[in-house]
Amino acid sequence: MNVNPQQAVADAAKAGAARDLVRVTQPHARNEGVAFDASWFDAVDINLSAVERRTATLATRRTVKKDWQAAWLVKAIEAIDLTTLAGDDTPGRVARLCAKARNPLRADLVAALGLSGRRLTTGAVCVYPTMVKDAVKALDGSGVPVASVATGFPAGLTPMEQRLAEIRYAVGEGAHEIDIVITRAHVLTGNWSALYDEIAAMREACGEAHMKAILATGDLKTLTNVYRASMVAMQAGSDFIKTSTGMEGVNATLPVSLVMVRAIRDYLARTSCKVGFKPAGGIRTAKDALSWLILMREELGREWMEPELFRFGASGLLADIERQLEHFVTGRYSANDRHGVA
Ligand SMILES: O=C[C@H](O)COP(=O)(O)O
Repeated sequence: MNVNPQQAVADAAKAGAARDLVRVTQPHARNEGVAFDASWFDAVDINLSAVERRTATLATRRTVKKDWQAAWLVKAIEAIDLTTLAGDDTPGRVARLCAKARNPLRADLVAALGLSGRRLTTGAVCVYPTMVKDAVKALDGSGVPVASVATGFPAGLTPMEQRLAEIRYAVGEGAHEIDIVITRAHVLTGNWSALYDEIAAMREACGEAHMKAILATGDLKTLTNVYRASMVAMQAGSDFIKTSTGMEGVNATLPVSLVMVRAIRDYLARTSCKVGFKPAGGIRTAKDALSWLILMREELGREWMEPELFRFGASGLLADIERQLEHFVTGRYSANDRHGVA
């Protein structure tokens, strides 16, 4: 059977796929945190093989068919924190990244997907603190927030006063979101109250800027540690919990993500507070993006597919999504270098 891809998109929209393009998130309160309480996680012991079994079947339990895939990939674009965190970042590179964040898909693809006139941007741009001002300027009027890493990213091994000062600097430069890193040693030595105090102090330094806590899960040794660190980060007031810096030996994985979203679910049950999730590091393909979106939909529900509660931290994902959408529209793949910056 010959399928006209553009017609398929239009048909899918009529058939209801467009529902997946409609934002459903209601504005929700920030996570104010709660008092430290180790009893929320002390008894938790994560069964690695059960987690691996669950994540191995994720993509087979729910398949996202062609027309819907396009809609879901558009959702994925809206969730990307388009990132550059390199030692050779320049204002020019940041400006190019911001231009891509404003218009993440080529105009012909936007038109073919029936999305002309609809606001389509990435979730945010994520940069180092000294690049925040350039990003804020380049994104002026776009509504795309600027996220800054801080607190001695990626290792977090600088004195606490400097880490807090770095947050205040980035906020002062105009950052709307701050991605902090935790002291892994607090987790590895089981010093949960020290971890809580550190994150709570960072949350205070963020002021109105939303805070994402990077747990650097690849450094934390066990999934039980990942669960416990997630719960402490939420108790201390993190608005998002995030897997990785992108610099650890192992970055975002589905098993780690499952444990973190279950912690978010447990925190929600105890506090009625919705905390966001950001897998980051090594997420490069449209297929990966779909797997994570399925995880969010299955474990936390539709609202956690929106940028208010879900982001991908990724420097290279957008290029593959654009390529797959081009294939969807034209039936052909383009060379990767046609999708430059992202
Ligand atoms: O927070 C974002 C990560 O650093 C991005 O990692 P990536 O370059 O592997 O996509």
